[in-house]
Amino acid sequence: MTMGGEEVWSRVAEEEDSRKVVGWQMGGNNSTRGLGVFGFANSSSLPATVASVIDAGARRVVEKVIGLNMAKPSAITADLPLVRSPVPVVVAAVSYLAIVWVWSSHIKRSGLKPRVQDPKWLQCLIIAHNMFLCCLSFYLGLGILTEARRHRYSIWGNPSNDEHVKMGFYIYIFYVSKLYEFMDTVVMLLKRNLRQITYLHLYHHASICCVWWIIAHLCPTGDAYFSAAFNSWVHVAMYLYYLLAATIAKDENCRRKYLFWGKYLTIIQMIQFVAFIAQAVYGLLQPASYVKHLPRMLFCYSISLLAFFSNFFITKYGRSSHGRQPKRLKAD
Ligand SMILES: CC(C)(COP(=O)(O)OP(=O)(O)OC[C@H]1O[C@@H](n2cnc3c(N)ncnc32)[C@H](O)[C@@H]1OP(=O)(O)O)[C@@H](O)C(=O)NCCC(=O)NCCSC(=O)CC(=O)O
Repeated sequence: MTMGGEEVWSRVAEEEDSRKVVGWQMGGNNSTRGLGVFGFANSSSLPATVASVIDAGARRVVEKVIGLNMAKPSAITADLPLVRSPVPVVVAAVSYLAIVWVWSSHIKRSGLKPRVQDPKWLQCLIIAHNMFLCCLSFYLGLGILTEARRHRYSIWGNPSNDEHVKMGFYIYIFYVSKLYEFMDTVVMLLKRNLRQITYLHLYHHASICCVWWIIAHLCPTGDAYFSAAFNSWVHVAMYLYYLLAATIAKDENCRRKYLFWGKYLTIIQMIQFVAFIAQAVYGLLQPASYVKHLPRMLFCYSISLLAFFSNFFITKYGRSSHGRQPKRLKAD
């Protein structure tokens, strides 16, 4: 590879110029902006080349497949870490899938069974993780609704507005929390609970951070408030459930007594996706209300999650299932 990092950036920038895309110029000193997060910008030409290919590819997908205009990033989040470029989030999602695949294959190959009793350090880690996410979700749910009220948002149909800085900040934290939620899978792997690592789980975790990168990058205010607030409140309940599950005894009686409401939690999660679908339909019928073409993506994405969750619900709680778990990775 003979081409230097800066030349590659310049070439991508020229390509972008030719397409009249000026949102993120990668030439000269700006090349460190997206990659500085990893600390390898300008250090070698290969990572820079790979990163430029990922950057250009991800932007092209967002523009051509979803139809969004990447030339207009939000001024609120433009300079915040992990937002300027899609490279960090794409690398994080792909690395996440690769690590989970290698780790779960190792568990399977070694014949390791789920832990009967978690060691103290793991119990503490799980409790701290769930308490942190429960509190963070509460903070975000409350903060987002307070901001929505302050700016007199309607339920749907609020255009993105770069003057709503605090709302943009909350949505940014919400996006970063989606990357932190990879820890859920780490918990499952440490517990060797391969039954929990389903296609639903992997699809959800690897994709949701990319979806929220798009929103944090382009339009972290306006209608984004609705799904962020709804999901935050659902996550308050979900991490309370997991916190309880991690602290009570493992026997069936105890589970039936304290975790019976897991079924209703899954129903609330499905209602959440139905609400997102309804919001997307509203956005499609009122194209000027939020960001053009974004409702189309939200519609397809929410349908896919609703389908996964319906399958999860039927498999786990269906009459004849007797507590069966949804389909897992082949590795286990
Ligand atoms: C009831 C649910 C919330 C959870 O379903 P599960 O099948 O995972 O529930 P379960 O009863 O087996 O969970 C109990 C086990 O989880 C362990 N556990 C504790 N904390 C955890 C954590 N943070 N992440 C993962 N597992 C955890 C407990 O120690 C216990 O282990 P042990 O059994 O060994 O004692 C469900 O509605 C759901 O979300 N199902 C999808 C599964 C999933 O991947 N969810 C998270 C991402 S989806 C999402 O987040 C959607 C959304 O945005 O709304």
